Amino acid sequence: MAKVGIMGAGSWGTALSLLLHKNGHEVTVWSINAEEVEMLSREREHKSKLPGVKIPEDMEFTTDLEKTVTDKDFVVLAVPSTFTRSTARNMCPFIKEGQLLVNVAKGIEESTLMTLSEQIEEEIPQANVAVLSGPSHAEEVGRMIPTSVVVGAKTKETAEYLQKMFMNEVFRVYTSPDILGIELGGSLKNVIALAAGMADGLGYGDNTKAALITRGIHEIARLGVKMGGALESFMGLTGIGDLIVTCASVHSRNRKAGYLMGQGKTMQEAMDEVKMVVEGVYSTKAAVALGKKYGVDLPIIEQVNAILFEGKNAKEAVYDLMMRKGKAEHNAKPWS
Ligand SMILES: NC(=O)C1=CN([C@@H]2O[C@H](COP(=O)(O)OP(=O)(O)OC[C@H]3O[C@@H](n4cnc5c(N)ncnc54)[C@H](OP(=O)(O)O)[C@@H]3O)[C@@H](O)[C@H]2O)C=CC1
Ligand SMILES: O=C(CO)COP(=O)(O)O
Repeated sequence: MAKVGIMGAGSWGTALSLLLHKNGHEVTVWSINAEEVEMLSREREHKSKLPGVKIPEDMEFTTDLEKTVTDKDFVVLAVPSTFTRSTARNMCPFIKEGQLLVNVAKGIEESTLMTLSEQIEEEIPQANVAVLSGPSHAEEVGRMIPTSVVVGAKTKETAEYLQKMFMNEVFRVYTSPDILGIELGGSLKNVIALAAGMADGLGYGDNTKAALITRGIHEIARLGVKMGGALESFMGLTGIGDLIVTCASVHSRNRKAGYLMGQGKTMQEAMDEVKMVVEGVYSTKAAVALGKKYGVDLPIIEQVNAILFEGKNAKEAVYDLMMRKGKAEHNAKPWS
């Protein structure tokens, strides 16, 4: 049995707490929101985010950050990406040398273009930072629906330790040394999922969605490999796997926000209606900047950026994508 601290009592933090509790670990969950802590402690259900899923009585919820991270075998960071840096900064004084932290949020910092693990390492240099990612909607993990993810860590030993901690008959965990590839796949797929949602909102069909997913993973992999990620990560659970689930699932916040924008809502109206974090909105500008920095063409991501931040009409963006100059699908095989 391990002692685990979970930072964040949103959908994902709560679902992972339930999973780790099911595995026999002692779980303490922190939220910045005292009302949320009080509600979860009293009602033993996250009615707005994981309705119908019972929370065990011995799972502790608290606003006490020090208590949540002190003397823990590992600490899970499950706050939205825009709060990862500030949360890590607040945690730093209580984190001992070599403390294992597992980031499960998905995003890239707009101002620095840093991944979340890089930000955590900058704020808590003494920590040993790992990541967990893959196609894993909280609504399904909370209901113990079979799910597969990947843990990325600096050493095989750490990755296999975390694999053992999280894995059970409904949660299969693979290991990988490719932390960068895992994090890029997880954050960039949210931008493509916004586009897939917009296509749905415009009333387009399965053909459009399949094209966005397929050409979307090309974009993600082109950039990710140039940055140093492994192609296999983009072709695996943390790349194409997560992209498929986010573009297709009724649970996806990014797809839903995109859908609402495709139907004519503004970005802010869509985010307000979704109510939970829409990470793709924050990662889009960073993705465009990374494309420029690494000299990689990102046509779908650039169109999403134009819709979100330049007032471009979604239908016009699809037209512009369709009418780009004709090209070869790939250059893997030369003409004979
Ligand atoms: N939901 C999912 O299925 C999955 C989510 N993820 C990732 O996990 C991360 C968290 O997502 P999710 O749990 O869905 O998000 P939610 O929107 O469900 O929850 C976000 C939580 O963060 C809290 N919060 C608000 N402000 C701050 C702050 N300043 N500091 C710390 N916490 C704050 C919110 O509190 P309040 O209620 O007061 O606003 C809320 O509890 C995201 O990066 C997401 O991409 C990854 C895989 C699956
Ligand atoms: O990353 C996720 C599933 O793996 C969650 O995606 P959304 O944030 O779009 O719901």
